[in-house]
Amino acid sequence: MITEEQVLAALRNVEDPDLKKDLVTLHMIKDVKIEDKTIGFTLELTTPACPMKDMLKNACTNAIKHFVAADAIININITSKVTKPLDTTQLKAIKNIILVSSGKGGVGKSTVASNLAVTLAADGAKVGLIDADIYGPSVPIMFGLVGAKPSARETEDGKTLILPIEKYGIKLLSLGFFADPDQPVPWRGPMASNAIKQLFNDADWGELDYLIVDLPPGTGDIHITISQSFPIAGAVIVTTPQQVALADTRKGLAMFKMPGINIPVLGVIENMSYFTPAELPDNKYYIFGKDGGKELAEQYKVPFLGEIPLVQSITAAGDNGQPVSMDKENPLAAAFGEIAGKMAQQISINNIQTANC
Ligand SMILES: Nc1ncnc2c1ncn2[C@@H]1O[C@H](COP(=O)(O)OP(=O)(O)OP(=O)(O)O)[C@@H](O)[C@H]1O
Repeated sequence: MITEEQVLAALRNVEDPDLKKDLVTLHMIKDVKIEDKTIGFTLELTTPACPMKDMLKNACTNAIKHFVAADAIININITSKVTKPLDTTQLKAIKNIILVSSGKGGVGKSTVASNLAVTLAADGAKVGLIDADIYGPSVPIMFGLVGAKPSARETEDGKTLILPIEKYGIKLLSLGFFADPDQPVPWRGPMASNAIKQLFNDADWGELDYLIVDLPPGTGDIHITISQSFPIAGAVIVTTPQQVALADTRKGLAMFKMPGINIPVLGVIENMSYFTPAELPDNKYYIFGKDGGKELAEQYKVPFLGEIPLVQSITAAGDNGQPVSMDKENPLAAAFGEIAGKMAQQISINNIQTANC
């Protein structure tokens, strides 16, 4: 007769390679049910985007077969409960705020932010996206929402809350929803900072696992306002491989590490890394240089999250209001899937490490 204790003892041999503890100690094993030789339990991961799902599932199966019964029938149900940083006095229902930044304009920051949001939502996470790009909010275009205006609702205590617009399962707010699309002057100074704070504080986000923030390019007031006003899980930095972009990316990285800001850098994403012509799908042409983003990440001892090729379908999809990863057949969906997984994994590692301090 197999007992729950035997199953848990076997699973104590399975370690989460990132969190460096066994699954039982990490409280990731739930609802163990045993009926004769059939063993069922739930494996609760720290993110639905976990890249190690299959690996952990296999390791659990092997451990039970090895330590408990070689002929056991094992049914593992995988769920997730997204972790959050400890400091969440404000915005309690938002678990992780992720900043997407770039040292330079035009490197594909908004494209990356939108596709990460779509990918995490497709994995089953509750996702919000704030477009805080004061110079040219592009989320309305990328989600087919040009001219859209969010509505508002009154709370019981008389406060007015903005209702984010929901598209493709993501809750969205953009500075672009509050300005004339042809407005020639970008949002300025304190007005911009106040407007951004309102997008966080005065909106009805409900519960979110991840709130992705598309920052303006460079380093400026908005970065400081957001970093100092809200608990941030981490920042990702988007760069292209050219030396000019990498030089600005260094400044962006250095800003997040400054003592007054001190935000964990979740990693570097290199966009437009290489070009692959449609007629030669196996050829990669590194037209702007190779491995610049990877080397930069190594130099600053932050993770390298991945490369995204230069592909025309990205622009076409973005301009048509459907981020490219919505099309699961497009190879870019896999590229963004891998990057989103690594990013979510990094957040889980940071959150668990702080919880253990
Ligand atoms: N990998 C890619 N392949 C092809 N085109 C791309 C790629 N990434 C982004 N683009 C295109 O480059 C343009 C700029 O991208 P995007 O708006 O995402 O950049 P950004 O860094 O957010 O710019 P900004 O500084 O204006 O905020 C868009 O037309 C987008 O479709």
